[in-house]
Parts: sequence; C-alpha cells; structure tokens
Amino acid sequence: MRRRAEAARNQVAYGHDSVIVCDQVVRIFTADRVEVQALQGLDLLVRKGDLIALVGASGSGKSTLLNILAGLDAPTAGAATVAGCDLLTMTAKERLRYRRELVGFVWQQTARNLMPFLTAAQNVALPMQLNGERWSAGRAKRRADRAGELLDALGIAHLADRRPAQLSGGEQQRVAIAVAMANNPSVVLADEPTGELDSETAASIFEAFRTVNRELGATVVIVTHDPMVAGEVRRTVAIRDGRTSSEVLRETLTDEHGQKSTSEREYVMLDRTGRVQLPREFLAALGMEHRVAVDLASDHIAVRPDEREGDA
Ligand SMILES: Nc1ncnc2c1ncn2[C@@H]1O[C@H](COP(=O)(O)OP(=O)(O)OP(=O)(O)O)[C@@H](O)[C@H]1O
Repeated sequence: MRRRAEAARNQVAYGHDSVIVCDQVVRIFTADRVEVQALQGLDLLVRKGDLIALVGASGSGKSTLLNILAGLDAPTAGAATVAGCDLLTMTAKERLRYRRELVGFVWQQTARNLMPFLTAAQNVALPMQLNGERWSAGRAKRRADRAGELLDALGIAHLADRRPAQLSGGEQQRVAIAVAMANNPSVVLADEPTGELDSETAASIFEAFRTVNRELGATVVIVTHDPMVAGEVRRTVAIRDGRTSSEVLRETLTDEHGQKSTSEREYVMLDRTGRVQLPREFLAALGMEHRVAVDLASDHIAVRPDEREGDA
C-alpha cells in the first residue's frame, strides 16, 4: 500500500509541461434526438511555444475541438485546460476573461475577424480597449503604440489607416493575426485561416503565424485542410473520428556543408490506456483484423497477424 501511494505521489501529472491539455475529451451533440459523438475521448498535448497544424477529413471533429479550446463550447466529458484554465469548470466571468486575454482567434471568414468601419490600427487596439481599463490619454497612447508594433511585426505598418474593404484577403488576415495578438495571449487559435486565399498568399499567412510564434512567443494551433501545411509547420496532428490518430514531426537538418534538408517521420498516437490506432492501409496490407499477436522485444513491440485466425 505504502509503495503504491508513493508511486502515485511520484507520478507526474498528465500534461504538466503543456499549455494545452486535452485528456479523453468527449463532445456529444444531440440533433433531432440523434446523438453525434463529435469528439470520442480525444487526447492532445501542446507545449508552450509550439506551432501545430490540426488536419483531418470533414466531420472528424476539428472545429468542435477548436471551439472548445476557444472557450465557445464546453466538453461533455473529459478534462481540458489551456494556460492553466479549466475549460469545464470556468464560470461565465472567467470564460469572458479567458476569451479576452488568454486566447486569440483567427477565423476563416475575414468578416468575423475585423470590424468593417474601423481602420486596421483601430481594429488591433479594440481588444485592448475591451479589457475594462478606464480611458486615459496614457493608456490610449500605449494601445496605439502596441497596435503599431504588431502591424509592423507582421509587415503591414503601412496599411494601419486602411479599413478592411481597402485591404486584400491576405492583408486582412494579417491584420486579424495582429488583432488576435493584441492582448498578448498565451495561445492563438486559427480555423482555416487560409481557406479563402490563393497558395502564394496562404504561404505568407503561415509565415505571419511563424513570426507570431517565434518573435512574440505565442503557442499557435491552426486547423486546416490546406495540403501545403505539411511543409509549413514542425508538427501536424491528424484527427480521425473524434480522436487524435497520428502525427507528423518535421525537422530541418543542416549537414557539414551547410546544406539544409528536412526529415519527416509519422507517428501513431498512444493513448493513456495503451491504445494505438494503426493506419488502415497497414492493417489492410497484412490482412490484420479482430486480433493481432503482440510481442515485446528489447527495443520495440512487434504486432503480427494472428496465425491461428479461424481457431477461435
Ligand atoms: N452543433 C452541432 N450539432 C450537431 N452535430 C454537430 C454540431 N457541430 C458539429 N456536429 C457534428 O459533429 C461532427 C464533427 O464536426 P466538426 O465540425 O467538428 O468537424 P470538422 O472536422 O471541423 O469538419 P469540417 O472540416 O467539414 O469543418 C460532425 O459529424 C458534425 O456533423
């Protein structure tokens, strides 16, 4: 008993070093008396300073997850925390503060990101104004200065006085990224931010997210259908049927001649109960179904077709 208690004490909490922790998150929607399990026990850890892409087929649960992380929706079960805030137990007041100060969003529809009657600089200053501080000339100047710095960091300082209708789609999204960063949030969430852009403009938006990540220190999560994303981020997490199913990690290596190359490795997820979801094409290639033989070797675990298939 004593040993078990000690082991429990020594066990490090799941996700203790992560800014986003999703532990067996479930979200069930009920429409016309039919239940849809949009998230079915999803696990995800994102470390501070990470920049990740979430990909997956239509209906796999990406937007549901993003809405939960944004504090716009709550899980049906499981645990989810962002920057130490518990997304299940937050009060309405805490939720409001969370959405204003701890997370920033960039949506696909530019109209959802920007106020049409305000200039780019005024759009960026607005979230700072909504923070509840009383007006003073000093505060107004600080806000205007920060808006200017953010627009400058994103390479659009010269567009500060234009209204959204006077900006291209890519410029509008860069302003939207500056708006998301206005209150210096820990996490920036983006839902299909390049969905309405051509590929060249989309590449410049990924570059803007990298700037925000690298220079302003925000952790960034981008939901995307864009196949180009593969070359743009270090970590791509795939969601399948409401769970994280696989991950691709990418690393840029420089050899002794200064030549750069990118190495890429795909991983499947191992959940906390020890379950893995093997790629369908691997299972089909070896005709594996129902039951597989599992053997422990010194440095790996072998999964083989069941040779006695048919006996049971
Ligand atoms: N409010 C809702 N009521 C009922 N079902 C919903 C609701 N929102 C999402 N769903 C269902 O939950 C599942 C996951 O939807 P979700 O929008 O998260 O997927 P997605 O991966 O973002 O898809 P897409 O890439 O097409 O946007 C789908 O089956 C969807 O129909």
